[in-house]
Amino acid sequence: MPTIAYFGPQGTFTEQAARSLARGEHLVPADTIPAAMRAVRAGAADAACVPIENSVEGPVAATLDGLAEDGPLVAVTEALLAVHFSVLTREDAGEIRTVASHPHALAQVRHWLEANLPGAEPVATASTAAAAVAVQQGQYDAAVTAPVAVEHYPLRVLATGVADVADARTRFLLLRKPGTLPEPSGHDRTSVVAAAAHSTGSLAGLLTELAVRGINLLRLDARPLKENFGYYRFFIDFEGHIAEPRVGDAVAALRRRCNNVRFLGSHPRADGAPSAVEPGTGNDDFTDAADWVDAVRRGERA
Ligand SMILES: O=C(O)C(=O)Cc1ccccc1
Repeated sequence: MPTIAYFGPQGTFTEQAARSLARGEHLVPADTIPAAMRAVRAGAADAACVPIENSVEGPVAATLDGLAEDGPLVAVTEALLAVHFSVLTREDAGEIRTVASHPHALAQVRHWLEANLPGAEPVATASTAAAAVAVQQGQYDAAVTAPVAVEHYPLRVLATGVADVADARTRFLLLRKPGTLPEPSGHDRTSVVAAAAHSTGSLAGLLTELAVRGINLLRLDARPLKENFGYYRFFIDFEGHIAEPRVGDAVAALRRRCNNVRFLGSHPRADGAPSAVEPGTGNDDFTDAADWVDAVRRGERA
């Protein structure tokens, strides 16, 4: 049976996202984001479900680095989850001195912790569900978790619906080895990563290739190249699907400017927002113009 490796253990937000994206596949937890990606690269899983960004803390660095390094993986679909947290303790909990969770979760409940558990020390764990396991084992006093975690770990619910930002959301990707791309839907996201040259205007040059084709930018993140201090790779998401003439033309231009561009996927956006198209930059405009140039070359038109 096909499998999806998700960033676990059981009871993470990512498991919830994987359930919403699964089409009958078997879900298998992986302890870390790199481990979920490794499972796909090694052929032990058919797909990996991982978080990519959230509306409060921004990008998930482990996912970005994992997409740029090692064998290529492409996103084939995405899920957007509203994120609010539960705070769990042991039944016999006394004073709460430590509160454990994934760093992105701690960052999203900072004000709540200051107001409700002042003096409790925040401790980072690999995931929200790993924090629940650690509380169960007596390592920490409280865990900030996904609401479903209490169904997996026998802990007491101290609070639910905890969130400093009411409408916080996290976006998750389903990654596969390169293969057949999803069909264009009219509301797609295309993602690439490129290490722009360390020279004046090189990033502006990449972005200009999108701008002159009327392609709307959705996200721009930088991550350090690690082995080269002061050098970065840029993750660029924009509207549209690589199968569209306007987007294919833009991706080819990025490749011309930067031969280390890696394609990270074209897939429907979870929010369903249609691509904006400026006058003169529609797919018909691109194909009509290319047809006209062909006819001119054949000497049939001028
Ligand atoms: O640790 C989890 O449950 C995850 O899936 C990562 C995460 C952490 C905080 C908010 C959303 C996702």
